[in-house]
This record gives sequence, C-alpha cells and structure tokens, in this order.
Amino acid sequence: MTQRQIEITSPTFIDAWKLPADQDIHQLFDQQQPLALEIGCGTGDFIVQRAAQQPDTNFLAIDIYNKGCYKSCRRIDKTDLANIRVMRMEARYLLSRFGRADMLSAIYINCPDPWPKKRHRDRRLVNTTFLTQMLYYLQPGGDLYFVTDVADYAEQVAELIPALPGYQNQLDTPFTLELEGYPLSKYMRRFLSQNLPVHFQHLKRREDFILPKEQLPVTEKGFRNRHNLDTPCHII
Ligand SMILES: C[S@@+](CC[C@H](N)C(=O)[O-])C[C@H]1O[C@@H](n2cnc3c(N)ncnc32)[C@H](O)[C@@H]1O
Repeated sequence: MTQRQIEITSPTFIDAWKLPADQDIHQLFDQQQPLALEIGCGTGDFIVQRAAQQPDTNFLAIDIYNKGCYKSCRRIDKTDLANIRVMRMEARYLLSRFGRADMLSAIYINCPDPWPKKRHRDRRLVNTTFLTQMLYYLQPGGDLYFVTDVADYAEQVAELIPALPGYQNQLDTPFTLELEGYPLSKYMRRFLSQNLPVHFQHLKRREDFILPKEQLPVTEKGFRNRHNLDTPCHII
C-alpha cells in the first residue's frame, strides 16, 4: 500500500530533488554560519530545541518520511527560528550528492531505526562505512552525537570507535545515560517516560585527522538506500 504524499509548502522545506547536484547547502540559509545536520529528524522536536540553543549555527534536518518532514516544518514555522531547513532525502544519498569535505560542524543521529533482530542488524545506518564517511564531512573538531534506546546498538557503535583513529570520544565512558543540556527528541521522551534507558555517545573528529577523498567509502546499496546516484530514492 502506498501512503498519500502530503504536499509541503512551508518556506522551511527545500525540495532537495530540485537542487542542482553541485548545490552548496550553506547558500540555502540567510546567514552564513556553521552548518549542522540532523539525520532522521522525525517530527522536529529535537531540532527546534537545538536550533534555539544555538542561533549561531544553521541546521539541516532531514528525514525520508514525508509526514515527518511535514510535521517538522509545521513545528518550526510556529517558532521564529530562521536557522533551520528541512529536506526529505536519505542521509547517505544526500551526503553523496551535496556533501563536501569539512562542511559540517555537527551531526546528530537521535534514535535511528533500531533493527533489533539479529538478522536485520546489517540494515542499521551507523556502521564502519557510515562513521568513516562522516569523518570526511565533519569539520576538524566537529561533533558527532549518536543516541539510541537500543543497548546493543550503543555497544556496537562503541566497539567500532577504537578502530577509527579520526574520532575522539568526548565522554569518560563509551556512552552515558544522561547528557546535560542535550535536548530530548520525541522518541527519547517516549523511552524515558517508560523508564527505559537512552544511550548517548559524543564523539569529535580529531583536529589533526584528514580523510583524503580517495579514501571516502562508497555507500553500498542497502535497505534504506536502494538508489544509485542516477536514480532518485525518495519513494523507498
Ligand atoms: C525511530 S525514528 C526517530 C525520530 C527522531 N529522531 C526522534 O528521536 O524522535 C527514526 C527516523 O529516522 C528516519 N530515517 C531512517 N533511516 C533514515 C535514513 N537513512 N536517512 C534519513 N532518515 C532516516 C525515519 O524515517 C524516522 O523518522
């Protein structure tokens, strides 16, 4: 069954499919300031809080879910925040299309699809390929936040980090169950209200680490990214 697509007319929404492939994302904002990316913004709860906390940063919030983008835009448009844009596009596809080296001051991944079954774990977004790619798009010293309610997803990511010398853990432990000042998303609130733990990871790209473009891994086709660069993937 195909779901009805809601037309999004909000000025906050950018139809990424209409942008030229060499679009500079910074140019989509009124103010030229550092750019952060939220992957899987859901209904926009997190991004409105983070963008209010950090008015000197621009935020690109993306999701593959049409209704989520619609609701995010509605939420943002009720505020006077001018530092957020929303796009509907798969994260790896968006970055392979518009991504440039060092373009992001921060990346936020809050409660990504958990894929709890063992046989589905290879569908998880955050893996070695993805983390290596993010080292290319993050600026030196840029932040990567990964938050999940699924303990073995947090453990899996924590186990990958020591093998990736470009990252520096910002916590005393591989992850923590509280991160002061970090806004709660809709899913985080839901889990916490059921007394379920939420695991926070905070990494930085090391200032002296450079991932040369020739070493940028190509995304393999996968569950959420059945595209190649010539085939739009917004219906997945
Ligand atoms: C479990 S929900 C969490 C939503 C929100 N981050 C929160 O914490 O409330 C995961 C969201 O990520 C989106 N998503 C999943 N895989 C994605 C991908 N590869 N690129 C962009 N968005 C994705 C889904 O459509 C969904 O809205």
